[in-house]
Amino acid sequence: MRNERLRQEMKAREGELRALRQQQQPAPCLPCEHVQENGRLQERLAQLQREVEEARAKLGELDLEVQQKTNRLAEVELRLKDSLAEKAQEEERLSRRLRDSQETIASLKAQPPQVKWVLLTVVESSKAKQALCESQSRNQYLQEQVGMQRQVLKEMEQQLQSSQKTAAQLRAQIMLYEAELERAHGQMLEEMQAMEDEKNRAIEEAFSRAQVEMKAVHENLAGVRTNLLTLQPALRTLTNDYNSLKRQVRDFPLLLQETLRSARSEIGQAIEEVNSANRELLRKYRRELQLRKKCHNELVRLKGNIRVFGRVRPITKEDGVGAEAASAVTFDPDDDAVLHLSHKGKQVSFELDKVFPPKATQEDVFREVQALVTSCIDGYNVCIFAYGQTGAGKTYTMEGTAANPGINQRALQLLFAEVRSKAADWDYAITVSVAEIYNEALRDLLGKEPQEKLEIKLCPDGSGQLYVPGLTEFRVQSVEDINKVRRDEPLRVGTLHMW
Ligand SMILES: Nc1ncnc2c1ncn2[C@@H]1O[C@H](COP(=O)(O)OP(=O)(O)OP(=O)(O)O)[C@@H](O)[C@H]1O
Repeated sequence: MRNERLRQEMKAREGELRALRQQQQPAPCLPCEHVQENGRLQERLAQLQREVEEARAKLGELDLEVQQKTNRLAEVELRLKDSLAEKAQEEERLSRRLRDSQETIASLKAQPPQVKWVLLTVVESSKAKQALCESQSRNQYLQEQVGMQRQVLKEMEQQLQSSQKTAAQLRAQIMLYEAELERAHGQMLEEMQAMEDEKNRAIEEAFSRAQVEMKAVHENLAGVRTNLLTLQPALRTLTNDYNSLKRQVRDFPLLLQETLRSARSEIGQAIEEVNSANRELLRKYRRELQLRKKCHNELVRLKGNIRVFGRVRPITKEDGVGAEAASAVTFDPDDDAVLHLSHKGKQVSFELDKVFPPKATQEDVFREVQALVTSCIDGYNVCIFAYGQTGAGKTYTMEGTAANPGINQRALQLLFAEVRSKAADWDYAITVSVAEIYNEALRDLLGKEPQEKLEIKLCPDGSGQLYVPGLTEFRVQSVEDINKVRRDEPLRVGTLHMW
Protein backbone atom coordinates (compact mmCIF):
# COMPACT_ATOMS: atom_id res chain seq x y z
CA MET A 1 0.00 0.00 0.00
CA ARG A 2 2.72 2.37 1.01
CA ASN A 3 4.78 1.49 -2.05
CA GLU A 4 1.78 2.03 -4.20
CA ARG A 5 1.18 5.43 -2.61
CA LEU A 6 4.84 6.41 -3.13
CA ARG A 7 4.64 5.26 -6.74
CA GLN A 8 1.58 7.39 -7.31
CA GLU A 9 3.26 10.40 -5.71
CA MET A 10 6.34 9.84 -7.86
CA LYS A 11 4.14 9.67 -10.94
CA ALA A 12 2.45 12.89 -9.89
CA ARG A 13 5.85 14.57 -9.39
CA GLU A 14 7.00 13.30 -12.78
CA GLY A 15 3.88 14.77 -14.31
CA GLU A 16 4.65 18.10 -12.62
CA LEU A 17 8.23 17.94 -13.90
CA ARG A 18 6.99 17.34 -17.43
CA ALA A 19 4.53 20.22 -17.11
CA LEU A 20 7.27 22.51 -15.79
CA ARG A 21 9.55 21.52 -18.62
CA GLN A 22 6.83 22.25 -21.15
CA GLN A 23 6.26 25.62 -19.50
CA GLN A 24 9.94 26.38 -19.67
CA GLN A 25 10.37 25.31 -23.27
CA PRO A 26 8.61 28.14 -25.15
CA ALA A 27 10.71 30.91 -23.72
CA PRO A 28 13.28 31.68 -26.33
CA CYS A 29 14.50 34.90 -24.92
CA LEU A 30 17.63 36.93 -25.22
CA PRO A 31 20.80 35.33 -23.96
CA CYS A 32 20.73 36.24 -20.32
CA GLU A 33 21.33 34.71 -16.94
CA HIS A 34 17.75 33.36 -16.85
CA VAL A 35 18.47 31.25 -19.88
CA GLN A 36 21.55 29.89 -18.18
CA GLU A 37 19.55 29.29 -15.04
CA ASN A 38 16.91 27.51 -17.12
CA GLY A 39 19.63 25.34 -18.60
CA ARG A 40 20.91 24.50 -15.15
CA LEU A 41 17.42 23.68 -13.93
CA GLN A 42 16.80 21.47 -16.94
CA GLU A 43 20.04 19.63 -16.31
CA ARG A 44 19.01 19.20 -12.68
CA LEU A 45 15.59 17.92 -13.76
CA ALA A 46 17.23 15.44 -16.13
CA GLN A 47 19.47 14.24 -13.31
CA LEU A 48 16.47 13.82 -11.01
CA GLN A 49 14.68 11.88 -13.70
CA ARG A 50 17.68 9.64 -14.12
CA GLU A 51 17.71 9.02 -10.36
CA VAL A 52 13.98 8.22 -10.42
CA GLU A 53 14.60 5.82 -13.34
CA GLU A 54 17.41 4.14 -11.45
CA ALA A 55 15.21 3.78 -8.34
CA ARG A 56 12.45 2.36 -10.48
CA ALA A 57 14.82 -0.16 -12.10
CA LYS A 58 16.10 -1.17 -8.68
CA LEU A 59 12.50 -1.59 -7.49
CA GLY A 60 11.75 -3.79 -10.52
CA GLU A 61 14.77 -5.97 -9.75
CA LEU A 62 13.64 -6.33 -6.14
CA ASP A 63 10.12 -7.22 -7.27
CA LEU A 64 11.52 -9.85 -9.66
CA GLU A 65 13.67 -11.36 -6.96
CA VAL A 66 10.72 -11.55 -4.54
CA GLN A 67 8.60 -13.13 -7.27
CA GLN A 68 11.26 -15.76 -8.01
CA LYS A 69 11.61 -16.66 -4.33
CA THR A 70 7.84 -16.88 -3.96
CA ASN A 71 7.67 -19.22 -6.98
CA ARG A 72 10.44 -21.42 -5.58
CA LEU A 73 8.64 -21.62 -2.24
CA ALA A 74 5.39 -22.57 -3.94
CA GLU A 75 7.19 -25.32 -5.88
CA VAL A 76 8.76 -26.72 -2.70
CA GLU A 77 5.37 -26.67 -0.96
CA LEU A 78 3.80 -28.41 -3.94
CA ARG A 79 6.48 -31.09 -3.97
CA LEU A 80 6.08 -31.63 -0.24
CA LYS A 81 2.34 -31.94 -0.62
CA ASP A 82 2.75 -34.50 -3.43
CA SER A 83 5.25 -36.48 -1.41
CA LEU A 84 2.93 -36.47 1.64
CA ALA A 85 0.01 -37.60 -0.50
CA GLU A 86 2.09 -40.44 -1.96
CA LYS A 87 3.18 -41.53 1.48
CA ALA A 88 -0.40 -41.44 2.73
CA GLN A 89 -1.55 -43.59 -0.21
CA GLU A 90 1.27 -46.11 0.35
CA GLU A 91 0.42 -46.28 4.03
CA GLU A 92 -3.24 -46.72 3.21
CA ARG A 93 -2.45 -49.52 0.74
CA LEU A 94 -0.21 -51.34 3.21
CA SER A 95 -2.81 -51.02 5.97
CA ARG A 96 -5.42 -52.50 3.67
CA ARG A 97 -3.18 -55.44 2.77
CA LEU A 98 -2.43 -55.99 6.45
CA ARG A 99 -6.10 -56.01 7.27
CA ASP A 100 -6.80 -58.53 4.46
CA SER A 101 -4.02 -60.80 5.64
CA GLN A 102 -5.27 -60.67 9.22
CA GLU A 103 -8.76 -61.53 8.07
CA THR A 104 -7.46 -64.47 5.99
CA ILE A 105 -5.44 -65.78 8.94
CA ALA A 106 -8.44 -65.47 11.19
CA SER A 107 -10.64 -67.41 8.76
CA LEU A 108 -8.04 -70.16 8.35
CA LYS A 109 -7.69 -70.51 12.07
CA ALA A 110 -11.36 -71.13 12.34
CA GLN A 111 -11.34 -74.20 9.86
CA PRO A 112 -8.99 -77.02 11.42
CA PRO A 113 -11.45 -78.91 13.78
CA GLN A 114 -13.62 -79.99 10.73
CA VAL A 115 -10.62 -81.47 8.89
CA LYS A 116 -9.51 -83.63 11.86
CA TRP A 117 -12.95 -85.18 12.30
CA VAL A 118 -13.19 -86.16 8.58
CA LEU A 119 -9.86 -87.95 8.82
CA LEU A 120 -11.04 -90.36 11.54
CA THR A 121 -14.23 -91.34 9.78
CA VAL A 122 -12.61 -91.94 6.41
CA VAL A 123 -10.17 -94.56 7.78
CA GLU A 124 -12.90 -97.19 8.02
CA SER A 125 -13.57 -97.61 4.18
CA SER A 126 -11.76 -97.39 0.91
CA LYS A 127 -13.83 -94.53 0.04
CA ALA A 128 -13.00 -93.19 3.29
CA LYS A 129 -9.42 -93.97 2.68
CA GLN A 130 -9.54 -92.23 -0.62
CA ALA A 131 -11.35 -89.39 0.91
CA LEU A 132 -8.86 -89.44 3.65
CA CYS A 133 -6.05 -89.31 1.16
CA GLU A 134 -7.71 -86.50 -0.59
CA SER A 135 -8.36 -84.79 2.66
CA GLN A 136 -4.84 -85.35 3.67
CA SER A 137 -3.56 -84.04 0.42
CA ARG A 138 -6.02 -81.26 0.80
CA ASN A 139 -4.90 -80.75 4.32
CA GLN A 140 -1.36 -80.82 3.14
CA TYR A 141 -2.20 -78.27 0.55
CA LEU A 142 -4.02 -76.14 3.06
CA GLN A 143 -1.17 -76.41 5.49
CA GLU A 144 1.17 -75.37 2.76
CA GLN A 145 -1.21 -72.61 2.00
CA VAL A 146 -1.28 -71.62 5.65
CA GLY A 147 2.50 -71.78 5.73
CA MET A 148 2.65 -69.71 2.65
CA GLN A 149 0.07 -67.32 4.07
CA ARG A 150 2.05 -67.16 7.28
CA GLN A 151 5.16 -66.50 5.22
CA VAL A 152 3.29 -63.84 3.28
CA LEU A 153 1.93 -62.48 6.55
CA LYS A 154 5.39 -62.38 7.96
CA GLU A 155 6.69 -60.68 4.89
CA MET A 156 3.79 -58.31 5.00
CA GLU A 157 4.46 -57.66 8.67
CA GLN A 158 8.06 -57.02 7.78
CA GLN A 159 6.92 -54.84 4.90
CA LEU A 160 4.53 -53.07 7.25
CA GLN A 161 7.29 -52.53 9.73
CA SER A 162 9.58 -51.31 7.01
CA SER A 163 6.75 -49.14 5.66
CA GLN A 164 6.09 -47.78 9.12
CA LYS A 165 9.78 -47.19 9.52
CA THR A 166 9.89 -45.52 6.10
CA ALA A 167 6.78 -43.52 6.99
CA ALA A 168 8.41 -42.46 10.25
CA GLN A 169 11.55 -41.52 8.35
CA LEU A 170 9.43 -39.73 5.82
CA ARG A 171 7.54 -37.97 8.60
CA ALA A 172 10.84 -36.97 10.20
CA GLN A 173 12.08 -35.87 6.80
CA ILE A 174 8.84 -34.02 6.23
CA MET A 175 9.25 -32.35 9.58
CA LEU A 176 12.79 -31.50 8.64
CA TYR A 177 11.56 -30.21 5.31
CA GLU A 178 8.85 -28.31 7.06
CA ALA A 179 11.32 -26.83 9.54
CA GLU A 180 13.65 -26.00 6.73
CA LEU A 181 10.79 -24.67 4.73
CA GLU A 182 9.66 -22.64 7.70
CA ARG A 183 13.17 -21.37 8.21
CA ALA A 184 13.55 -20.62 4.50
CA HIS A 185 10.15 -19.00 4.60
CA GLY A 186 11.16 -16.90 7.61
CA GLN A 187 14.48 -16.04 6.00
CA MET A 188 12.70 -15.20 2.81
CA LEU A 189 10.23 -13.06 4.72
CA GLU A 190 13.12 -11.35 6.50
CA GLU A 191 14.91 -10.79 3.18
CA MET A 192 11.72 -9.60 1.63
CA GLN A 193 11.16 -7.32 4.59
CA ALA A 194 14.75 -6.05 4.36
CA MET A 195 14.40 -5.55 0.64
CA GLU A 196 11.05 -3.93 1.17
CA ASP A 197 12.61 -1.67 3.81
CA GLU A 198 15.53 -0.88 1.54
CA LYS A 199 13.20 -0.24 -1.34
CA ASN A 200 11.00 1.98 0.82
CA ARG A 201 14.03 3.79 2.13
CA ALA A 202 15.39 4.30 -1.39
CA ILE A 203 12.02 5.48 -2.59
CA GLU A 204 11.62 7.79 0.40
CA GLU A 205 15.11 9.18 -0.09
CA ALA A 206 14.49 9.67 -3.78
CA PHE A 207 11.12 11.15 -2.99
CA SER A 208 12.46 13.53 -0.33
CA ARG A 209 15.32 14.50 -2.64
CA ALA A 210 12.87 14.99 -5.44
CA GLN A 211 10.69 17.09 -3.13
CA VAL A 212 13.64 19.28 -2.09
CA GLU A 213 14.77 19.62 -5.67
CA MET A 214 11.21 20.25 -6.73
CA LYS A 215 10.91 22.98 -4.12
CA ALA A 216 14.13 24.55 -5.33
CA VAL A 217 12.93 24.20 -8.91
CA HIS A 218 9.64 25.82 -7.95
CA GLU A 219 11.43 28.68 -6.23
CA ASN A 220 13.80 29.16 -9.15
CA LEU A 221 10.93 28.93 -11.52
CA ALA A 222 9.04 31.55 -9.54
CA GLY A 223 12.12 33.80 -9.70
CA VAL A 224 12.48 33.14 -13.40
CA ARG A 225 8.80 33.89 -13.91
CA THR A 226 9.13 37.14 -11.97
CA ASN A 227 12.20 38.08 -13.97
CA LEU A 228 10.44 37.16 -17.16
CA LEU A 229 7.49 39.31 -16.16
CA THR A 230 9.78 42.25 -15.42
CA LEU A 231 11.77 41.59 -18.58
CA GLN A 232 8.76 41.32 -20.82
CA PRO A 233 8.12 45.10 -21.16
CA ALA A 234 11.82 45.68 -21.81
CA LEU A 235 11.78 42.82 -24.28
CA ARG A 236 8.75 44.30 -26.02
CA THR A 237 10.49 47.68 -26.21
CA LEU A 238 13.65 46.03 -27.48
CA THR A 239 11.67 44.06 -30.04
CA ASN A 240 9.98 47.24 -31.24
CA ASP A 241 13.32 49.03 -31.38
CA TYR A 242 14.82 46.08 -33.17
CA ASN A 243 12.00 46.01 -35.70
CA SER A 244 12.25 49.72 -36.29
CA LEU A 245 16.05 49.45 -36.61
CA LYS A 246 15.57 46.54 -39.00
CA ARG A 247 13.25 48.67 -41.10
CA GLN A 248 15.74 51.52 -40.98
CA VAL A 249 18.59 49.19 -41.93
CA ARG A 250 16.49 47.79 -44.76
CA ASP A 251 15.63 51.25 -45.97
CA PHE A 252 19.07 52.62 -45.23
CA PRO A 253 20.78 51.74 -48.57
CA LEU A 254 17.99 53.43 -50.51
CA LEU A 255 18.01 56.39 -48.16
CA LEU A 256 21.79 56.51 -48.33
CA GLN A 257 21.78 56.38 -52.11
CA GLU A 258 19.17 59.10 -52.24
CA THR A 259 21.04 61.23 -49.71
CA LEU A 260 24.34 60.61 -51.47
CA ARG A 261 22.81 61.55 -54.80
CA SER A 262 21.34 64.77 -53.46
CA ALA A 263 24.52 65.46 -51.44
CA ARG A 264 26.62 64.87 -54.55
CA SER A 265 24.51 67.23 -56.59
CA GLU A 266 24.50 69.79 -53.74
CA ILE A 267 28.24 69.43 -53.28
CA GLY A 268 28.80 69.69 -57.02
CA GLN A 269 26.61 72.76 -57.09
CA ALA A 270 28.36 74.20 -54.05
CA ILE A 271 31.76 73.42 -55.58
CA GLU A 272 30.68 75.09 -58.75
CA GLU A 273 29.46 78.10 -56.77
CA VAL A 274 32.62 78.18 -54.69
CA ASN A 275 34.72 77.86 -57.81
CA SER A 276 32.93 80.72 -59.46
CA ALA A 277 33.13 82.73 -56.21
CA ASN A 278 36.81 81.87 -55.96
CA ARG A 279 37.37 82.91 -59.50
CA GLU A 280 35.54 86.14 -58.78
CA LEU A 281 37.48 86.64 -55.54
CA LEU A 282 40.74 85.88 -57.27
CA ARG A 283 39.91 88.35 -59.93
CA LYS A 284 38.99 90.94 -57.32
CA TYR A 285 42.03 90.16 -55.25
CA ARG A 286 44.36 90.49 -58.20
CA ARG A 287 42.71 93.71 -59.09
CA GLU A 288 43.00 94.97 -55.51
CA LEU A 289 46.57 93.78 -55.33
CA GLN A 290 47.39 95.68 -58.42
CA LEU A 291 45.49 98.65 -57.03
CA ARG A 292 47.33 98.46 -53.75
CA LYS A 293 50.67 98.11 -55.47
CA LYS A 294 49.75 101.00 -57.64
CA CYS A 295 48.73 102.99 -54.56
CA HIS A 296 51.87 101.98 -52.75
CA ASN A 297 54.01 102.90 -55.67
CA GLU A 298 52.11 106.09 -55.96
CA LEU A 299 52.56 106.66 -52.23
CA VAL A 300 56.22 105.90 -52.47
CA ARG A 301 56.50 108.12 -55.48
CA LEU A 302 54.62 110.93 -53.78
CA LYS A 303 55.98 110.57 -50.29
CA GLY A 304 59.31 109.00 -51.01
CA ASN A 305 60.69 105.69 -50.01
CA ILE A 306 61.98 107.10 -46.78
CA ARG A 307 59.79 109.40 -44.79
CA VAL A 308 60.84 111.54 -41.91
CA PHE A 309 58.37 112.84 -39.36
CA GLY A 310 59.05 115.19 -36.57
CA ARG A 311 57.16 115.15 -33.30
CA VAL A 312 57.50 117.88 -30.73
CA ARG A 313 56.56 116.75 -27.27
CA PRO A 314 54.98 119.07 -24.71
CA ILE A 315 57.32 121.06 -22.50
CA THR A 316 58.20 119.36 -19.23
CA LYS A 317 59.89 120.64 -16.14
CA GLU A 318 63.10 118.94 -17.29
CA ASP A 319 63.21 121.49 -20.15
CA GLY A 320 63.73 124.24 -17.61
CA VAL A 321 61.72 127.38 -17.15
CA GLY A 322 61.65 130.65 -18.95
CA ALA A 323 60.82 132.10 -22.35
CA GLU A 324 63.71 130.43 -24.11
CA ALA A 325 62.61 126.97 -23.09
CA ALA A 326 59.07 127.72 -24.13
CA SER A 327 59.94 129.29 -27.56
CA ALA A 328 62.72 126.95 -28.67
CA VAL A 329 60.49 125.42 -31.39
CA THR A 330 57.87 127.21 -33.50
CA PHE A 331 55.60 126.02 -36.31
CA ASP A 332 54.29 127.39 -39.54
CA PRO A 333 50.50 127.48 -39.21
CA ASP A 334 50.16 127.16 -43.00
CA ASP A 335 52.62 124.34 -43.53
CA ASP A 336 52.70 121.26 -41.32
CA ALA A 337 55.93 120.11 -42.96
CA VAL A 338 58.08 122.99 -41.62
CA LEU A 339 59.67 123.34 -38.22
CA HIS A 340 61.51 126.42 -36.92
CA LEU A 341 64.13 126.09 -34.23
CA SER A 342 65.55 129.06 -32.37
CA HIS A 343 69.23 128.56 -31.72
CA LYS A 344 71.47 131.27 -30.18
CA GLY A 345 69.15 133.98 -31.38
CA LYS A 346 69.00 132.65 -34.90
CA GLN A 347 66.09 130.78 -36.40
CA VAL A 348 66.85 127.51 -38.23
CA SER A 349 64.10 125.92 -40.31
CA PHE A 350 63.72 122.21 -41.08
CA GLU A 351 61.59 120.73 -43.80
CA LEU A 352 60.21 117.28 -43.06
CA ASP A 353 57.46 115.05 -44.48
CA LYS A 354 55.25 116.03 -41.55
CA VAL A 355 55.63 117.74 -38.21
CA PHE A 356 53.45 116.73 -35.26
CA PRO A 357 52.97 119.56 -32.77
CA PRO A 358 52.81 118.88 -29.00
CA LYS A 359 49.05 118.67 -29.11
CA ALA A 360 49.17 115.78 -31.66
CA THR A 361 47.78 112.58 -30.17
CA GLN A 362 49.07 109.01 -30.48
CA GLU A 363 46.17 108.30 -32.90
CA ASP A 364 47.29 111.21 -35.10
CA VAL A 365 50.82 109.85 -35.31
CA PHE A 366 49.68 106.28 -35.96
CA ARG A 367 47.19 107.32 -38.64
CA GLU A 368 50.12 108.67 -40.61
CA VAL A 369 52.02 105.37 -40.56
CA GLN A 370 49.28 102.76 -40.49
CA ALA A 371 49.29 102.41 -44.30
CA LEU A 372 52.79 101.01 -43.92
CA VAL A 373 51.44 98.18 -41.77
CA THR A 374 49.03 97.06 -44.50
CA SER A 375 51.94 97.37 -46.99
CA CYS A 376 53.79 94.90 -44.79
CA ILE A 377 50.84 92.45 -45.12
CA ASP A 378 50.97 92.93 -48.87
CA GLY A 379 54.56 91.77 -48.93
CA TYR A 380 56.64 94.96 -48.57
CA ASN A 381 59.41 95.37 -46.05
CA VAL A 382 58.73 98.17 -43.59
CA CYS A 383 60.91 99.70 -40.92
CA ILE A 384 59.79 102.39 -38.50
CA PHE A 385 62.27 103.73 -36.04
CA ALA A 386 62.51 106.75 -33.72
CA TYR A 387 65.51 108.94 -33.45
CA GLY A 388 66.27 111.72 -31.03
CA GLN A 389 68.08 112.84 -27.98
CA THR A 390 67.41 111.54 -24.52
CA GLY A 391 63.98 112.51 -23.25
CA ALA A 392 62.79 113.56 -26.71
CA GLY A 393 59.82 111.17 -26.52
CA LYS A 394 60.97 108.15 -28.64
CA THR A 395 59.66 105.55 -26.18
CA TYR A 396 56.43 107.46 -25.70
CA THR A 397 55.84 107.69 -29.42
CA MET A 398 56.80 104.11 -30.25
CA GLU A 399 55.58 102.25 -27.18
CA GLY A 400 53.33 104.67 -25.35
CA THR A 401 51.54 103.77 -22.16
CA ALA A 402 48.97 101.08 -21.34
CA ALA A 403 46.22 103.69 -21.38
CA ASN A 404 47.56 105.42 -24.48
CA PRO A 405 49.55 102.95 -26.60
CA GLY A 406 52.04 104.06 -29.25
CA ILE A 407 52.91 102.93 -32.78
CA ASN A 408 54.17 99.48 -31.83
CA GLN A 409 51.03 98.31 -30.02
CA ARG A 410 48.67 99.89 -32.51
CA ALA A 411 50.58 98.45 -35.48
CA LEU A 412 50.47 94.97 -33.92
CA GLN A 413 46.72 95.28 -33.17
CA LEU A 414 46.12 96.34 -36.77
CA LEU A 415 48.38 93.58 -38.11
CA PHE A 416 46.56 90.79 -36.27
CA ALA A 417 43.13 92.27 -37.04
CA GLU A 418 44.03 92.26 -40.76
CA VAL A 419 45.37 88.70 -40.53
CA ARG A 420 42.23 87.50 -38.76
CA SER A 421 39.98 89.08 -41.38
CA LYS A 422 41.92 87.27 -44.15
CA ALA A 423 42.27 83.97 -42.27
CA ALA A 424 39.55 82.26 -44.37
CA ASP A 425 41.56 82.74 -47.57
CA TRP A 426 45.16 83.09 -46.41
CA ASP A 427 47.60 81.39 -44.14
CA TYR A 428 49.91 83.79 -42.29
CA ALA A 429 52.87 82.93 -40.11
CA ILE A 430 54.01 85.74 -37.80
CA THR A 431 57.29 85.39 -35.96
CA VAL A 432 59.05 87.72 -33.54
CA SER A 433 62.80 88.36 -33.23
CA VAL A 434 64.47 90.92 -31.02
CA ALA A 435 68.01 92.03 -31.90
CA GLU A 436 70.23 94.86 -30.63
CA ILE A 437 72.93 96.75 -32.53
CA TYR A 438 75.13 98.44 -30.04
CA ASN A 439 78.69 99.63 -30.64
CA GLU A 440 78.76 97.91 -34.04
CA ALA A 441 77.88 94.59 -32.38
CA LEU A 442 74.70 92.63 -33.19
CA ARG A 443 73.19 90.54 -30.38
CA ASP A 444 70.17 88.25 -30.18
CA LEU A 445 68.15 89.44 -27.18
CA LEU A 446 65.84 86.38 -27.24
CA GLY A 447 68.70 83.87 -27.63
CA LYS A 448 70.15 81.68 -24.95
CA GLU A 449 73.49 83.44 -25.28
CA PRO A 450 72.61 87.18 -25.47
CA GLN A 451 76.28 88.16 -25.33
CA GLU A 452 77.12 86.15 -28.44
CA LYS A 453 77.77 88.39 -31.44
CA LEU A 454 75.85 87.68 -34.62
CA GLU A 455 76.41 88.73 -38.20
CA ILE A 456 74.23 90.31 -40.85
CA LYS A 457 74.45 88.57 -44.21
CA LEU A 458 72.99 88.82 -47.65
CA CYS A 459 70.40 86.24 -48.57
CA PRO A 460 71.97 83.62 -50.84
CA ASP A 461 68.86 83.61 -53.07
CA GLY A 462 70.11 86.79 -54.76
CA SER A 463 67.09 88.84 -53.65
CA GLY A 464 69.37 91.40 -52.03
CA GLN A 465 67.63 90.87 -48.67
CA LEU A 466 69.59 90.85 -45.44
CA TYR A 467 69.26 88.21 -42.77
CA VAL A 468 70.86 87.26 -39.50
CA PRO A 469 71.87 83.58 -39.33
CA GLY A 470 71.00 82.01 -35.96
CA LEU A 471 68.63 84.77 -34.89
CA THR A 472 66.01 83.37 -32.49
CA GLU A 473 62.43 83.47 -33.75
CA PHE A 474 59.22 82.89 -31.84
CA ARG A 475 56.03 81.95 -33.65
CA VAL A 476 53.21 84.15 -32.26
CA GLN A 477 49.44 84.05 -32.69
CA SER A 478 48.37 87.26 -30.98
CA VAL A 479 49.51 90.61 -29.61
CA GLU A 480 49.52 89.01 -26.15
CA ASP A 481 52.07 86.43 -27.36
CA ILE A 482 54.34 89.22 -28.57
CA ASN A 483 53.93 91.15 -25.35
CA LYS A 484 54.81 88.03 -23.40
CA VAL A 485 58.02 87.66 -25.42
CA ARG A 486 58.72 91.31 -24.90
CA ARG A 487 58.00 91.11 -21.18
CA ASP A 488 60.71 88.47 -20.98
CA GLU A 489 63.06 90.73 -22.94
CA PRO A 490 61.66 94.27 -23.33
CA LEU A 491 62.57 96.15 -26.47
CA ARG A 492 65.45 98.37 -25.71
CA VAL A 493 65.18 100.42 -28.81
CA GLY A 494 61.97 102.02 -30.01
CA THR A 495 62.07 100.28 -33.37
CA LEU A 496 59.55 98.16 -35.21
CA HIS A 497 60.63 95.97 -38.10
CA MET A 498 58.17 94.13 -40.22
CA TRP A 499 58.90 91.77 -43.08
N1 LIG B 1 54.05 113.67 -26.89
C1 LIG B 1 54.17 113.57 -25.57
N2 LIG B 1 53.14 113.91 -24.76
C2 LIG B 1 53.27 113.84 -23.45
N3 LIG B 1 54.39 113.44 -22.80
C3 LIG B 1 55.47 113.07 -23.54
C4 LIG B 1 55.39 113.12 -24.95
N4 LIG B 1 56.59 112.69 -25.42
C5 LIG B 1 57.35 112.45 -24.37
N5 LIG B 1 56.68 112.67 -23.22
C6 LIG B 1 57.19 112.47 -21.88
O1 LIG B 1 58.52 112.90 -21.86
C7 LIG B 1 59.32 112.09 -21.08
C8 LIG B 1 60.48 111.54 -21.86
O2 LIG B 1 60.01 110.76 -22.90
P1 LIG B 1 60.65 109.43 -23.38
O3 LIG B 1 61.04 108.58 -22.22
O4 LIG B 1 59.76 108.81 -24.37
O5 LIG B 1 61.98 109.93 -24.02
P2 LIG B 1 63.09 109.08 -24.81
O6 LIG B 1 63.40 109.75 -26.03
O7 LIG B 1 62.60 107.69 -24.95
O8 LIG B 1 64.30 109.08 -23.76
P3 LIG B 1 65.55 108.07 -23.70
O9 LIG B 1 66.27 108.18 -25.01
O10 LIG B 1 66.38 108.63 -22.62
O11 LIG B 1 64.95 106.80 -23.46
C9 LIG B 1 58.43 111.00 -20.58
O12 LIG B 1 57.99 111.31 -19.27
C10 LIG B 1 57.28 111.03 -21.49
O13 LIG B 1 56.09 110.65 -20.85
